[in-house]
Amino acid sequence: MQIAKEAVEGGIDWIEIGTPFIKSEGMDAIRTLRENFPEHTIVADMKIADTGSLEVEMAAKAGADIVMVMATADDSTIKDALQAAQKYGVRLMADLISTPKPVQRAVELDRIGVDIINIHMGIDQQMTGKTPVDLVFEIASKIRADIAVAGGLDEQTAARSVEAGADIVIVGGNIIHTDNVTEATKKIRRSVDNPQLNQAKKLDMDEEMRKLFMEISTPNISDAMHRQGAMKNIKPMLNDTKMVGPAITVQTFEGDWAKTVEAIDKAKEGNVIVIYNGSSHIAPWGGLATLSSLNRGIAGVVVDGAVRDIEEIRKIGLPIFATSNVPNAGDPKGFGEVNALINCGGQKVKPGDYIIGDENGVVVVPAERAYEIARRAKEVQKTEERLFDEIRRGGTLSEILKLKKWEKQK
Ligand SMILES: O=C([C@H](O)CO)[C@H](O)[C@H](O)COP(=O)(O)O
Repeated sequence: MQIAKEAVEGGIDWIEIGTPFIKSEGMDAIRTLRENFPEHTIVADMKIADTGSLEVEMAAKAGADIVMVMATADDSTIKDALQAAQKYGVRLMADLISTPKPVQRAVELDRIGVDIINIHMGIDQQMTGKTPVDLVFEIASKIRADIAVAGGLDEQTAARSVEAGADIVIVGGNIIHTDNVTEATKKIRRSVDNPQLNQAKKLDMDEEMRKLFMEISTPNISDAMHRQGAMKNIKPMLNDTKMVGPAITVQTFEGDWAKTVEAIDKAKEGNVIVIYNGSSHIAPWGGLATLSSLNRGIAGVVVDGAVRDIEEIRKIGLPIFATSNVPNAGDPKGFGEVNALINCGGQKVKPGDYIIGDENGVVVVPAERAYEIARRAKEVQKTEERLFDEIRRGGTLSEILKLKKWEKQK
């Protein structure tokens, strides 16, 4: 309710009641919003898959103006839902989420008489880099129904959708997961009203992922990975430190620093050198190796083992993480390997995996899931920002989370 009020102040036209909200609170979610926002169009994202007529009737009677059916539902469900929509004076919107042939299905639904086609990439799909925007232009030129678009839209993608032919722009996370909902809404509103003013350069997936990892914390990443990925007993050697980059790995043995130093020359700019050494008493890394790494543009170093020369490391300022610091140096014996699969802080690390370190510690994100995890961790961070805002306004954490209600029932 609070978020809806703030979004109305920011200039939204319609209020969509999302599927998780409807599943949690049932038709009362629609009734309550109808009562509190009598002038606003209410969209009930029922995601109807069957019993089209009954579910449209339920939502319409509770106060919805627009009811959402799955585009993948059988034609018999869609047609029945449409008849109920006409009977109860509401509009039917079909959601193309996960439709195998979205363009073809949009044309079919348009012919059946659905009022609005929603070109939608679901939240899980967005995390893998999928966006609904490219489909808008293609579908807009083929159908007469109104076109809605949804799926991770922000100022830029909302503007691009409008320019591509969208009539309705649905924005969730980039409004509701912000610490200033009114301001976030105003920004989207401005960009929908003046799409030509929002033509910022689109980052490629690698640039976007790096930017996200720089913005989020290792706790955000750990939450997004369901507590997988955090290295054990690895501590930052500097305060206020942040490290992000793909791994170059080094397997070496107690105090042998030959391969660790050779890795500096083999590393590419932006790499994080991740070392398994296995001794907490003899250091395979110190001040000279740190300066040499800084000069090569290396993003940081993680050692499952000891490091030394902490004062020099502090002066140089390169992020270094290790299990301990000691005075003893090892010797360059030459055992081990660069770019092997290693175990560091109890986590498997292969070359190219993303390594993120900050004052909380270090996490490893498998290369093949790095983009997805960066996106999911950003969502974790946004949700926390909203919670911080609600606590600042005076709520307690357990009240805001409705902790009692959501404890596991026996
Ligand atoms: O429909 C939605 C989702 O399936 C949950 O019901 C969202 O409202 C829609 O995706 C918009 O939210 P964002 O993708 O976070 O912008």
